[in-house]
Amino acid sequence: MELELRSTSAGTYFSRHSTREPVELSFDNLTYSVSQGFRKGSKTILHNIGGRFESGQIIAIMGPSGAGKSSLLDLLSGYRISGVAGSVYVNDKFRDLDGFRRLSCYIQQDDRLQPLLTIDENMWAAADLKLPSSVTTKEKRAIIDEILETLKLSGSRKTRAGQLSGGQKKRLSIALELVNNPLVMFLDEPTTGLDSSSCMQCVTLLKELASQGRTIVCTIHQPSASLFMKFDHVYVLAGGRCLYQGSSSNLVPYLSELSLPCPTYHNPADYIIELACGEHGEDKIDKLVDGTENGKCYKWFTNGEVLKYKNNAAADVTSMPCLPIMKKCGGSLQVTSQWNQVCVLLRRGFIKIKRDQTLTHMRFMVNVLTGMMLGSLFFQTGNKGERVLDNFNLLFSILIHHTMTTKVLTILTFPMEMSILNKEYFNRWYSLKSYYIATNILDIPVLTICAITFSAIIYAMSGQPLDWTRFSMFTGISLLVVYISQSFGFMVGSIFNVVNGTFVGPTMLVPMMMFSGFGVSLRDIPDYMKWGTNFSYLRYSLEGYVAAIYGLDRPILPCSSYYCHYKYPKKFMSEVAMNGDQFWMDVYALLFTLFLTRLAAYIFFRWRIRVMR
Ligand SMILES: Nc1ncnc2c1ncn2[C@@H]1O[C@H](COP(=O)(O)OP(=O)(O)OP(=O)(O)O)[C@@H](O)[C@H]1O
Repeated sequence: MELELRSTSAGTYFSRHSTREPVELSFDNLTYSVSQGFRKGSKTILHNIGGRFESGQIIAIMGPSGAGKSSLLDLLSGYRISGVAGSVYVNDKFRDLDGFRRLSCYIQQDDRLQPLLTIDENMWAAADLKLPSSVTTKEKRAIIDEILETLKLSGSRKTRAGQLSGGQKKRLSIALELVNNPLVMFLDEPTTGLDSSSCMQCVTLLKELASQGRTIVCTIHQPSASLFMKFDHVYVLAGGRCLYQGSSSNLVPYLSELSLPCPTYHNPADYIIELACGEHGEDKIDKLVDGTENGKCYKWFTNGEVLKYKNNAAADVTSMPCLPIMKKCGGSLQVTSQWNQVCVLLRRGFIKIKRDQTLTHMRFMVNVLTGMMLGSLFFQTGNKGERVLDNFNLLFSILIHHTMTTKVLTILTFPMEMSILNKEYFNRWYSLKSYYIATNILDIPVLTICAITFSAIIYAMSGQPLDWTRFSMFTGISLLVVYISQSFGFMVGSIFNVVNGTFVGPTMLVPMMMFSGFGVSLRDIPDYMKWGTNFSYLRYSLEGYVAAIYGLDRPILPCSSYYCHYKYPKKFMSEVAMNGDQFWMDVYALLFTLFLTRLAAYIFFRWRIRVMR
């Protein structure tokens, strides 16, 4: 571990400093374009900008709304990689993205925290995922204590993240990323939503972190004069072009040199934003862009003369050897093993399930109540020869219940996790594979308990044959249906947002129902459409249910009417073209569907994460 823990008579204080080489970030001819849609061409957001961010400094990227601040941060952090042209250098060498990601972190504007976990639990999850296994529990505790102390969060350690104030959430977001001591920190609007005192506290803290050798780059809208002067370096953007880059104290002389003097008693930060908005004329923007050579001029840096020399030297970067930190390290981007990542994610997930009692209880109660309602409606239909068709309807209703409750819930909850996942994955907490494995495992206990409870209630109330073998077959099929429905939920949730997903999910069910053998029997489906039955998991599930209830040579059913058309179970099965002997074939088909859908969901999930970048 490249960190040092020190203690003084004044107590423990934030003193983790790195022995690694500080990072200077520079970029040249950076252009960023996005596609506007099919046949609509592309839009250029950043236009050939250059710049240089020194280590040990806190740097503000400023500009009016829509100037391209967040886009520039996305590019420099490596979060966005498509549509990008130009070069980014780290210590004057071409940036190797994987190497750079190992040194940096990106804290997005919205606080993507686990709301049900306390500060302490959030910090422990981060420490267990981001620190190598060689760091002992005692060392991790010391690191967490030190960070929380420094960020003034120690007093709220047991408070859940969802109940923290805006400022505390912001500090917790920073604290989580400080765990592995990054050399470069990117923060998108860390002061948005904070009052002026919290803004000042936040920027002072970042300045302190920068003074320890880190490079801290953040976007900011329109700082007050005092806040503005806290920044060591300022980079002003307008319409994707650079209007100024240099020290905050040099902004006023720069404006004077361009004959655009900042009025007396005017906040220079406000004045440059007014100029950037074109309030003093559009021609002034071009003048400012020329004045700073669109970010290629280093004259207004505190150490401008030194940099002039460096800038010339950097022209021949390609011939230089890579620095050790920039070499491709290969292997995993995460520092802990996949096993550890899955264990930590499972631990965190189980705490969330335990805390989210409303949802867990609601899921259980929905199964109990629906089971009792359906059971009352179809009371003792299972052992009556005259109500075989009603019983068949009941079996189909059970399938729809399992499918809808599981699929819709997954479609609603899975996309909500995506933004947190995106942040944590980008900051190398865990791999996508670990996350997917943990997510798959996490819901199994609740799903299984709910499905078994529902099956027991409905089976007993609807008077199905009291035979353990049949009940096990019935419950087995129910479990496979809920697991498959969850996979479909993952697939839809990976691709679509909540609104589109809640439309697409149930709509996808229609063809499955069409080919299930319910309504139109498997025999009566036209030949040219029979292929569809091979793809409907509802068909295999319904066949499995019919086999469990009417297969295994079930004897003639009691008949209390004058005539019971289906009192012979075999006759009923032949009528609906379902054969009781093929139960295991149905189980294999469902297992195969489960495997395929889980795999497809994983592929879609990876694709979605890539596309988001
Ligand atoms: N994927 C995209 N498709 C189309 N336009 C985009 C896309 N991403 C960004 N833009 C546009 O690029 C411009 C710059 O966006 P960006 O978010 O970088 O601005 P910003 O300076 O951070 O703004 P704000 O301060 O309001 O957050 C905006 O006009 C935005 O609409």
